Amino acid sequence: MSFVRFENVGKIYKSGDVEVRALHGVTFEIEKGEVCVVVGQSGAGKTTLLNILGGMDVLTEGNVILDGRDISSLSTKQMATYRRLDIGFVFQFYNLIPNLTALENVEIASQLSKNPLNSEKVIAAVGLKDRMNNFPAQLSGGEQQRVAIARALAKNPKLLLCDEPTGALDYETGKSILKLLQEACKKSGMTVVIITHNSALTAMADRVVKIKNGTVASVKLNDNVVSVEEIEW
Ligand SMILES: Nc1ncnc2c1ncn2[C@@H]1O[C@H](COP(=O)(O)OP(=O)(O)OP(=O)(O)O)[C@@H](O)[C@H]1O
Repeated sequence: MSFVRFENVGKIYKSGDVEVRALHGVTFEIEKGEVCVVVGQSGAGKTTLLNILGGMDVLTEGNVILDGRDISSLSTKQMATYRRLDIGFVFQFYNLIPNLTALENVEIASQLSKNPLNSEKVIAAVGLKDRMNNFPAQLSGGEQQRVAIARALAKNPKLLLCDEPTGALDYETGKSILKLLQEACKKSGMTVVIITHNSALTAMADRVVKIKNGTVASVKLNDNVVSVEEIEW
């Protein structure tokens, strides 16, 4: 069975009398150790999909299975544990704690985990050995995103979820962040899901899920995965 499975997933947001159907009939799979890029235009439903997979939102129809466990049937409390132990998040805006150093930001996350990696080693692995005692405000955007990635990786999660991870970065810095994610995936066997509106990024993915109007337009396996340096957009 696949590591991640979406089975006929639907999501309707209700506010008052207004209903928005953000996802419907979404079915796809991701194998362990893959980089999966979920691509689609603004409003297509990418963030909704990622939030459901990360246990930050609940679906209204269907099932989501991660590593043999049906996460769509978890209680609120089980969902909190799932977010804490199983998922690493990387967002567009790094969401670091401003009054903690880079290292402390990583340590605080690893303390939540049952089986964390060594924080200093992970910080070194993202290229910030010499900056680990700096506060976020003393780091560039790209460096802050590296800290955010280190924070997510140090938890040693089952799944790393990234929502437009380069959205706030310039071209070259964005590329170096994607390279880091691709390498982290290949070295550690971590399964990584990246959502983006930038279809050029599909070239770095093992699997590409295209979302259109809340539904899956296509799922493609990439038999010619390109390293990030070779991609241009
Ligand atoms: N909390 C919410 N309440 C009501 N509607 C919502 C909510 N969140 C998202 N939507 C709607 O669901 C649809 C899908 O939104 P979603 O944010 O998942 O798209 P997206 O592909 O991530 O877009 P973007 O790239 O602009 O972030 C949109 O029509 C959006 O307006």
